[in-house]
Amino acid sequence: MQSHKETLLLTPENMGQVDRAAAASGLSSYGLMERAGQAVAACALRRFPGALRFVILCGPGNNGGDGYVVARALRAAGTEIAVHALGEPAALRGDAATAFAQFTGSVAPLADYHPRSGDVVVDALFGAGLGRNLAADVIATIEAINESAVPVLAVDLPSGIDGRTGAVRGAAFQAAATVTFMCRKPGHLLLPGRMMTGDLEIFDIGIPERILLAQGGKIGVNAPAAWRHVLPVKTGAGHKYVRGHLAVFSGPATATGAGRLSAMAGLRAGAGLVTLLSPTAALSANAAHLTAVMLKVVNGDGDLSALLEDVRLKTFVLGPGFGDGERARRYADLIASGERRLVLDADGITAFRDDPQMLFDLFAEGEPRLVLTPHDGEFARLFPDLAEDSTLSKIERGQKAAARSNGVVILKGADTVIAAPDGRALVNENAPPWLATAGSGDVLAGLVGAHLAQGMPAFEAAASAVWRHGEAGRTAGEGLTAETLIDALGGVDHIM
Ligand SMILES: NC(=O)C1=CN([C@@H]2O[C@H](COP(=O)(O)OP(=O)(O)OC[C@H]3O[C@@H](n4cnc5c(N)ncnc54)[C@H](OP(=O)(O)O)[C@@H]3O)[C@@H](O)[C@H]2O)[C@@H](O)CC1
Ligand SMILES: Nc1ncnc2c1ncn2[C@@H]1O[C@H](COP(=O)(O)OP(=O)(O)O)[C@@H](O)[C@H]1O
Ligand SMILES: [K+]
Repeated sequence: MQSHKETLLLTPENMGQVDRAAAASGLSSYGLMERAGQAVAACALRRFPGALRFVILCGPGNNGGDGYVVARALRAAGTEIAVHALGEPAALRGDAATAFAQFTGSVAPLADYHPRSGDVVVDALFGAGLGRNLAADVIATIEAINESAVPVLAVDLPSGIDGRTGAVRGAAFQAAATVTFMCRKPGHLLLPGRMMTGDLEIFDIGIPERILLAQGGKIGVNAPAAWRHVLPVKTGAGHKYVRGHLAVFSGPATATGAGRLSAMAGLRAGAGLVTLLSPTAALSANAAHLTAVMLKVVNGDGDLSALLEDVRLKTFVLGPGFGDGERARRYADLIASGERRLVLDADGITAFRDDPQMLFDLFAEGEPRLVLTPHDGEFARLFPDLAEDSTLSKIERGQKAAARSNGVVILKGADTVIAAPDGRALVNENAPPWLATAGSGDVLAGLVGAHLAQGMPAFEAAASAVWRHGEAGRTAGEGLTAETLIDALGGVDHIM
């Protein structure tokens, strides 16, 4: 995965390692805190020129230390300030103690702060070090401020958001804006953290990129830089078989729409040929709606086995509208033993709910050839233990599921995570809320299939499909349908 600090995500644990590596390389850790605090103060002045008073809430660790630097800088800028601390400032240690000593102003207890009109709160209670749920008195303060009209500028993360998971630890500030340092953290992208962060500013406090990359690199933001290098090259000499042949299974006569959406999306997304594999009973319904997508009758294992003799047919989408779990399991088995690649979606995923291991065994060997596209409900059918484990972040759930299945997992939602068996994971951020509409998931399955059919490795095929799906959703605009989403696919290619 190609990473740089714009798309890198560092967990609080990684950030701690970065801290230590920066100190070991001779960087002054107090210097980093000073620059962090100065950046937040500058942001406060720029964003809230009309503030009557800045109220800096300082916690017991280095996030609080940043807060004392902010307070000193805002006072030096001539603004009115008030500082309220959680715990005894005398108990501060290390750089935070230094920042407090340099501040030299008066500090009141956190509980004494009552929001008043004209205030802007600078939240420096907790950042990367929040390790457990907040106490009741802190929760009460946060809730009172959230309920007031006082805007909050958060330092690093809105206090209460777990930087590793994005979870709310009891309560969290609803920030108008957040200033973080060097690169983003999972909690800024994963829900609900993303909703609490407000506008995010990333400030470079001077930690060399090589140190950041050395501690991170496996997880990032889903952006073209992560997969652009393996996008299929479009050449004038391209033959349609060079662009791959994608096969999509149709559902029964009563449920043909979903498979057709996948097939049409696959063609629009650049597969050279797309064939819809339809039972005889659904043939006329499918034929009535298709032109460029080809149709072939597949009524059972015999038909599929015969089809698999065509070595050019390497990629399949199974699941949208499929219905029949027993048949889905047999088809997946035939595709797996034929060394083909499979996008397993919707009913195809549900087909393995009673024996997920059967699916994982089919694709256990070699490079990942399986792409799973579950939403949360489908995920829980294949990975019930991971779904229930509330200590895991969505990224970690995806990573563990990918490792267990030797497949690429697209765990869908507003914060879709794409994960590979080797631990790489990307968090998607470009999906507009109106993408959650009937048939949108079918379109995504077809997109992934098209990218696989064109020869992209499974992880990059999946990640680029999710990104393209999001961009097309934005292009199609509010009120999109699965059909307008497909039409919009072509319009986003030039920016990939
Ligand atoms: N990384 C970098 O390069 C740079 C990082 N910088 C800044 O450092 C911040 C990270 O600092 P940090 O590690 O000291 O953590 P922080 O968020 O202040 O909290 C730790 C304190 O909170 C306490 N505590 C935890 N949970 C609690 C709870 N529920 N309720 C009550 N207490 C709780 C915990 O206590 P303990 O668990 O030890 O008992 C400890 O005292 C980071 O976010 C950024 O702002 C910048 O200066 C620039 C350079
Ligand atoms: N709140 C949201 N914001 C943005 N995208 C979303 C949201 N909720 C769902 N999505 C996306 O919409 C698609 C819905 O897929 P799925 O749940 O399979 O729906 P369907 O069954 O209608 O095809 C997925 O790509 C998912 O990531
Ligand atoms: K904070």
